[in-house]
Order: sequence, then C-alpha cells, then structure tokens
Amino acid sequence: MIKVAPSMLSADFAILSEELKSIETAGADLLHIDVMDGHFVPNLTFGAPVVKAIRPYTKMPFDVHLMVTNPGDYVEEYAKIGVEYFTFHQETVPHIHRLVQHIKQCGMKAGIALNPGTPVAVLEDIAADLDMILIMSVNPGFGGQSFIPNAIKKVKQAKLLLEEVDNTSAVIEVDGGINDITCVPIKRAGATVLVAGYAVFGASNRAKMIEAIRTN
Ligand SMILES: O=C(CO)[C@@H](O)[C@H](O)COP(=O)(O)O
Ligand SMILES: [Fe+2]
Repeated sequence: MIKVAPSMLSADFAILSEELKSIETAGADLLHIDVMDGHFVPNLTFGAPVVKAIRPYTKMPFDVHLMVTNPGDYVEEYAKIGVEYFTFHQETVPHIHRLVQHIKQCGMKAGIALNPGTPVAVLEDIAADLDMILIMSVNPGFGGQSFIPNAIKKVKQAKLLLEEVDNTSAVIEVDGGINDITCVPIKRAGATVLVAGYAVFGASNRAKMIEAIRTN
C-alpha cells in the first residue's frame, strides 16, 4: 500500500546505472526523477535525454517531477520514453486542465505538485482528473533540506479533497525531507507515496531505510 520513491537527485551521477540497480534491489517501488530548469527553481539538473538514457537500466516505474517553467513542452518526449507519472507544478501553468488532459491522452498518469506556499484548494476543480497530488514538504530546488511540518495539514486536506471524488485512484505523494521519522505523521495524514532522496541514498543500508520508511 505504501510506496517508496527514492529521488535520483541524491544518487552519484558518475555511477548512475549502478545506483539505480542498488535501490531497485533494495526494494524501491518507483524512481523519482527531479527535472529542474534553473528558472522555476534555482537549480539545474537534467532533462529528457538523461531520462531516456537510463530507461533501459531499471524496471522501476519512472515518477518524473518537472520543476520547469513550460512543462507542457515536454509531454510527448516523456511519453515516448515511457514514464509512469508526469507531474508538473501548478504554479507554472495557467491552463492546468488542458495540460492534464494532454498528459493522459499521451498515455501517462498526470500529477500536479504544490509548493509549500500554495494552498491545496487550488486543486478543487481538477482533483477528479488527477492521478497524483504531490505535496512539497520543502521548497523545490534541492535535495537534503528539512521537512516543513505544515505539509502534514496539506496532506489531510488533499485526502479530504480526493474523498469527494467518485472512483478516483489518485495517490498523494509527499516530497522533501522524508526519512524514517518524518514519514510517520505524513503517512498517518494519508500520503501513500513517499519520496526520499538523501535518506535513502545517504543510508549505510538502503534496503533497511526503504523498509523503515514503508513500515514505521
Ligand atoms: O523535488 C525535490 C526537491 O526539489 C525532491 O525530490 C528532493 O530531491 C527530495 O530530496 P530529499 O529532501 O528527500 O533529500
Ligand atoms: Fe521531487
């Protein structure tokens, strides 16, 4: 029921394929991929060519988190690569309904992410169309930051919002500062997909950390 999605941002990029094998063997459910453009967030990571290059090296479904100003420009490219979740930030897109439909027409699951300062209420009229609500528990841009506890309240609000929707299979994902301690209140609040970068890649025993985040 609970899924753990290690964030590739904290992997050693020099040995990326080995890092992917390591977390897959350690029991990761999804691979969380942080695409940053240096505009929407003050950091630049990688884009579709890198995501395409790593696709053959793991069976883990790809959970792509786009922190870019024009996420709609990349939908077809990521669909061709074969990603499971295409998640963009509400703060970057004026026509969220149109983009969500396009993502789904291209065969991917559609997610919307919210910055810590963006209220869950902005999703009220799109919740029924979503496959994922991503609550940021840090300001996006970097791995290894401290968990912002207000995310717990927002997860509860997202859960209530989804309870209003008939027949939804949408999941609530939380991203930022998740470890074997902060995972506890966030799961209790209703999140079922937990992103963890630093906690998993920095752990001396990655399998134990993934299991702790899943079961604590
Ligand atoms: O999207 C982001 C940051 O913008 C995240 O996915 C982080 O990469 C998570 O890293 P940790 O906080 O778990 O180290
Ligand atoms: Fe992320």
